[in-house]
Amino acid sequence: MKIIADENIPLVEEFFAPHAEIVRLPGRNMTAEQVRDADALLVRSVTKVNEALLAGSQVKFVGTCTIGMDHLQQDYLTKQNIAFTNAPGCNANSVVEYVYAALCYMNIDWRQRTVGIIGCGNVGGALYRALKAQGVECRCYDPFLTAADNPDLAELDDVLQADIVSMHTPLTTSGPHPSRHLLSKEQLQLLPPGAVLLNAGRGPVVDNQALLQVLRARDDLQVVLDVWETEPNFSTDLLERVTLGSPHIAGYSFDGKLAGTSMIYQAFCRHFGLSEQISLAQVTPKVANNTLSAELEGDDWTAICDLVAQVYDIEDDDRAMRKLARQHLDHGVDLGAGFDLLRKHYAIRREFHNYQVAGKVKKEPLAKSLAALGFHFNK
Ligand SMILES: NC(=O)c1ccc[n+]([C@@H]2O[C@H](COP(=O)([O-])OP(=O)(O)OC[C@H]3O[C@@H](n4cnc5c(N)ncnc54)[C@H](O)[C@@H]3O)[C@@H](O)[C@H]2O)c1
Ligand SMILES: O=C(O)[C@H](O)[C@H](O)COP(=O)(O)O
Repeated sequence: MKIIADENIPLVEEFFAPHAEIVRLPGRNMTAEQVRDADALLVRSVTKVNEALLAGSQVKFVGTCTIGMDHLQQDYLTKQNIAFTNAPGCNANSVVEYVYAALCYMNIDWRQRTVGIIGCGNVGGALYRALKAQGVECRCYDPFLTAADNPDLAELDDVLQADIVSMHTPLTTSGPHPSRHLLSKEQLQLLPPGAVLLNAGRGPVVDNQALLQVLRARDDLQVVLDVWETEPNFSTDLLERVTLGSPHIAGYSFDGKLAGTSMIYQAFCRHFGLSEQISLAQVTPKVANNTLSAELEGDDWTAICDLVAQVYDIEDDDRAMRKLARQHLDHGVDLGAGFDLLRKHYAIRREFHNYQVAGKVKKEPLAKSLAALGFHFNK
């Protein structure tokens, strides 16, 4: 059996080599010629898996080691009887941790604010539950859910009135509620003074031209963008006006990436009737020096954000984006290629649940927040 796999999927050899010959390729430029004689295709979000890529090939299984599936031409795959699967929820924790890191960076204590969540599935739902566990008032917009799924559902316009709005929908262009440009100029203008908007879903869900216009006209908003409408290219003007910008890495925890590979491996084994030879636990390295210390007796907020910053310093990601934008503007460096390189060489980031907080946490509100964020600690 032959597998073609994106070169940026970790541990493909460890998982799949017992079952198949593996050829690694850059995902963004995969061609029909390269995949023609493959039985299975393992991709990330940068490969458009469509008729142009697959017509005439013998591919029978497509696995994307990502949550998002907007890069798969699903109707074509179904028509051709090509099995396909994603890795639902694999990096949901990572995205939630990105949101916390961004709020800490902006000095925003989410426990004192209302939070609007747009798209309440694996990622938005995890954020919602963690915030509710800390007593935060949430409003959620998700037209595919009912009050039985989520008692805090509200209309989009009401959700946009929250102090913090976090976007977690897939990118869709058809169906009853397409999400492309869900936030256009009209909706963006509804954000109240001092609001914070985060998009770590897909770039085109927020109309980036409209956002730029709104940010040119208003200086009372803080925006965090991990995803951009024209990736791998992005508007340097927009980057200049957002508070934090990053190269689509919210889901790039090492744990999330490994979980993605492992979930696709399991689906691959099921599809081809193979028995699994290796498990996620076997290949997940322990974090060396995983004890974190913070001033636990003082202000809760400082303690939480100290711990978050020790694990994930989001400012590094923002700095790298701004450096790339400067190199582009001053020296003509290719933005798209630079964006892809930042992602390819992303540092290893582990999720909060790998860390133990030193000392005893005696204060109840702090304990609640640390538990909600996933840290281990002694009471
Ligand atoms: N930035 C990143 O690194 C990163 C990482 C992971 C996922 N993502 C993106 O986030 C998206 C969401 O991930 P997930 O795991 O929560 O997916 P999910 O499928 O579990 O949940 C998505 C939710 O969005 C809702 N939804 C769909 N269309 C909507 C609309 N028009 N308005 C409001 N809600 C809508 C769905 O009903 C569902 O509940 C993914 O599809 C992916 O594109 C980005
Ligand atoms: O959909 C997802 O899972 C995320 O957006 C994922 O982190 C994308 O990463 P990529 O496939 O582009 O490397």
